[in-house]
Amino acid sequence: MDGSVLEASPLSATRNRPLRIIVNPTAGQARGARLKRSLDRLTAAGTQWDIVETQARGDAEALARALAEAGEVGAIIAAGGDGTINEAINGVMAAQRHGAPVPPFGLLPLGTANVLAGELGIDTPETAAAALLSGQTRKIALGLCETPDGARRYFSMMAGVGFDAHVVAGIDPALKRRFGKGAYVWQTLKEWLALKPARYTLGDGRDASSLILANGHFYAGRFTVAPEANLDDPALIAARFTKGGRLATALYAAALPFGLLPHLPSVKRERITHVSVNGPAGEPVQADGDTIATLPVTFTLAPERLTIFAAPRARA
Ligand SMILES: Nc1ncnc2c1ncn2[C@@H]1O[C@H](COP(=O)(O)OP(=O)(O)OP(=O)(O)O)[C@@H](O)[C@H]1O
Repeated sequence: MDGSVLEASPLSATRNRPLRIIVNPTAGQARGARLKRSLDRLTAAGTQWDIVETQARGDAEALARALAEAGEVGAIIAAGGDGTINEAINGVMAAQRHGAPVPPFGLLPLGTANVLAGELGIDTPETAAAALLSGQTRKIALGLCETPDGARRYFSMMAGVGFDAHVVAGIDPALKRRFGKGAYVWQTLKEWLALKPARYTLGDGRDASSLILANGHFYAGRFTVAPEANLDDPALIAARFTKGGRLATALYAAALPFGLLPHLPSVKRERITHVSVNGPAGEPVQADGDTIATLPVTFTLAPERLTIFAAPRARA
């Protein structure tokens, strides 16, 4: 297990090969200005880059996979929110799984929550560009969500079943673009008012009113559900919410901003590498802030790691 490794610079490999930046032109707010701030840094450092824009959902994955398989670029960079970054990671990992010697992956955060960027310490345009220029990479663990029909989605930060998956499934993209994080607050309130308590069964027979699988420790911005979760750790932290209903859900929502959620007695956390989850058919599953599947699913620690540009100060 290579722990928290920061590796020697692969950026030398990019000197003659450009960074290919996959941009979601609809992500987040103030995306143009944020992207320009990063690109200006790269240009000033003499780094070659070029941009390809997504046209629709799913494009980032297809583009990242094609780039990784073609092997002509020095690095694949996703510029967008966590959804676009998740798609690009899935594209890169699909290529890696099929044997392609994929270049390192990087990100420029342009989204609403930018949870992975926060976890990597690169949530400003300048720190994100500095991470690319530093050339240091880290091999991070990933979670994997699989369905009985063989579909598989990797996730870098978190996945969820239950209340948070409903919030993600219900959110209006136009509202998110206009009001940013406020759209999540609004959707949480709507889901809470419409709450129909459900129970989800885990493979070992235990159940939960909601379940969150954390790979990194940040959740929904800079909140925390599993403080011990760590991208270097070859495990996921499963947070099982044992109580349901409006009262318990209100308590969970109120505890989150104060950092108290992980410490509530009805929130049970454990380190796992595998868990299957069943529940009412058609129930949504979210990963990295987008709906990726419906129940039943199995979550595992992915056998592969992702090589990703990391902040120099992550050498802790
Ligand atoms: N050109 C596009 N047009 C419409 N949707 C797109 C496009 N490119 C990507 N998407 C989709 O938009 C969704 C949201 O994008 P993204 O995650 O990048 O930004 P965000 O939602 O503002 O940020 P965050 O996920 O951090 O909250 C993703 O599911 C992605 O697949």
